[in-house]
Amino acid sequence: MTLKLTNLDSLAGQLVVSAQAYPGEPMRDPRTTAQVAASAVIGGAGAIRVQGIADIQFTRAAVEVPVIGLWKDGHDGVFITPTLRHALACANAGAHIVAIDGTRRPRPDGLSLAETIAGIHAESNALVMADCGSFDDAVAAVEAGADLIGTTLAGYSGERPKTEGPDLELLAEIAAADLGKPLIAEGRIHSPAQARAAMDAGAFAVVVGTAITHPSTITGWFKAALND
Ligand SMILES: CC(=O)N[C@H](C=O)[C@@H](O)[C@H](O)[C@H](O)COP(=O)(O)O
Repeated sequence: MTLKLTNLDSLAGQLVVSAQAYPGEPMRDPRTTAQVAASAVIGGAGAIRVQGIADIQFTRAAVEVPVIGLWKDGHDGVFITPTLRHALACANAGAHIVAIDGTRRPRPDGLSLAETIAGIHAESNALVMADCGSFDDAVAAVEAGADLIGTTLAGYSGERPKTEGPDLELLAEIAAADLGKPLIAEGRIHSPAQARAAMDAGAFAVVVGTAITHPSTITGWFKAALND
């Protein structure tokens, strides 16, 4: 069993890099994910976030920093590590932290968020990051026992508008409420300035995915600028 990550303080102020390729994409290969993750660590990433059981296993073998693991099943509704079964599979694959859907929506296995988190804590050493979509989600997730709160689903769960960059307003609102758990800024952080702004809004750490690890999207940004 993976050793428990006992001190989250080491993540304070860190850049977490999310390395994910989507179904059918050329980089959808756990070896590639692990190589991208190791490259991000060389650049200073303090933790890595990856999707899929094999990606978690390969990445754990490739980096020394904490690994946040998730399992996406589907692409709408509750799809980020939707059930306790998915979460325990991520933990068993070696994730130090398991990221799960942390919204107040019904879960496919009928368990509550609190029951899901309790099950992960009881049956693994993993900590739980609740991927939230709103302030009310964040409050409920802390009450349900989450170890970390992420703004991952802001703009994707129907409760918040999909802001152009990070949802700084939501971040500031959650930070001001001082819920007692580390607040992770995640979602649409596309530049170093936006990462800084997320920290300044009160985040404990910042996750950047697409802007560092998704070349086809980044290429599209440059291409669009040339075509404007
Ligand atoms: C909503 C959803 O499915 N988010 C996923 C969660 O793991 C990933 O697709 C994102 O890439 C990740 O959250 C990082 O965000 P961004 O790529 O915007 O930096």
